[in-house]
Amino acid sequence: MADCFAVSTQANDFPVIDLSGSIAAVVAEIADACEKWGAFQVVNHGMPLELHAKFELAMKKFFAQPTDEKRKLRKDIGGVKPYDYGYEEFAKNVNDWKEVFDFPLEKQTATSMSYDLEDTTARELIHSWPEYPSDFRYLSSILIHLSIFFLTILRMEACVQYGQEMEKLSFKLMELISLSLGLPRQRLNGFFKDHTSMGRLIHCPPCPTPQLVLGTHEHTDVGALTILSQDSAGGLEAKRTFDGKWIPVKFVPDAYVINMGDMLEVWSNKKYVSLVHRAKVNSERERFSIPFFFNPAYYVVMEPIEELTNEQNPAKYRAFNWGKYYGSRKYGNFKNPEIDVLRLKHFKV
Ligand SMILES: O=C(O)CCC(=O)C(=O)O
Ligand SMILES: [Fe+2]
Repeated sequence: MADCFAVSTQANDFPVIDLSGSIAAVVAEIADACEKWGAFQVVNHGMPLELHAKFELAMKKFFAQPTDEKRKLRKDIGGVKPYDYGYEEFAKNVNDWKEVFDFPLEKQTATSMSYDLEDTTARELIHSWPEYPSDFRYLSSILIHLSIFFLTILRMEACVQYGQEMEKLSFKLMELISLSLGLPRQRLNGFFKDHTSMGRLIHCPPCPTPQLVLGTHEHTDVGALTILSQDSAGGLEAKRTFDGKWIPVKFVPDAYVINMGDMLEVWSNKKYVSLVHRAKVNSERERFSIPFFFNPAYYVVMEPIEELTNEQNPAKYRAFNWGKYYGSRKYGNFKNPEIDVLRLKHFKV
């Protein structure tokens, strides 16, 4: 907890990368940012800004409802309904000053939910959508496609459509990261065939004692990479690898913060290290944040990419299964404090 009071340095060189630049320049900037920070912000990323704005509005309407309404969608951590509305986070024995709504991607149906390494079964996960606001599920913008012979009206689910765009951006980033590691562009794509990604909506109400709590406690993200949108209230902080100082990640309009998760640390054999980060709250205004976690398929065996290891640089992690790693997070929680949540340190060579 003492860390909550650490004063962040004002010097701020957290990288902002313009994805519309030449591939060679972007790849070089990503390599530099990943090695120094394990993170960067992106602008001109191709995500439709109008869709993002509508999605944000639907999120705000959802959180503005009375708590009793939101509680109807209560998640069941450690059960088969791990998504939806809640306060607590997986695998953290501390409370954050926030409420969240988690949603999977539409096509995701099953994942390995057990922390038991012997149990190889996958489970079907249950998830519910709120009835209000109606455009939370269905975007109010109706795309009308008119051809000579027919008229098609498409109503896309807001979270689903947002998820689809996030998926596209995730693959684009994963390819750039692959190139930045000196690998073929699509070298990492196969790990995401049936990916277990999810989106999270975060609301931190104004806090009377912001010096005593955090919106999100210090952690690294478990998956491959995270695409996060924070609002102008800011609050996100990154721990700079080389000196351990907390640096505020400045709000940049229309930008996303990209950070490496534990799985990229493994694949890159620690050339890139997953970003330690946290988020502060403030007494005057509420803050919103939307992370999207791009995760491998539950059956993926995680280990350093062969081409990135050699005699001088042997594998720093031994092989483990992503589904189990992820499952242990979902089960190791307030309800099951005795469960030893799997962490990267358990697989260090
Ligand atoms: O509150 C935030 O903006 C950070 C959220 C985050 O890091 C997470 O949910 O993994
Ligand atoms: Fe995070």
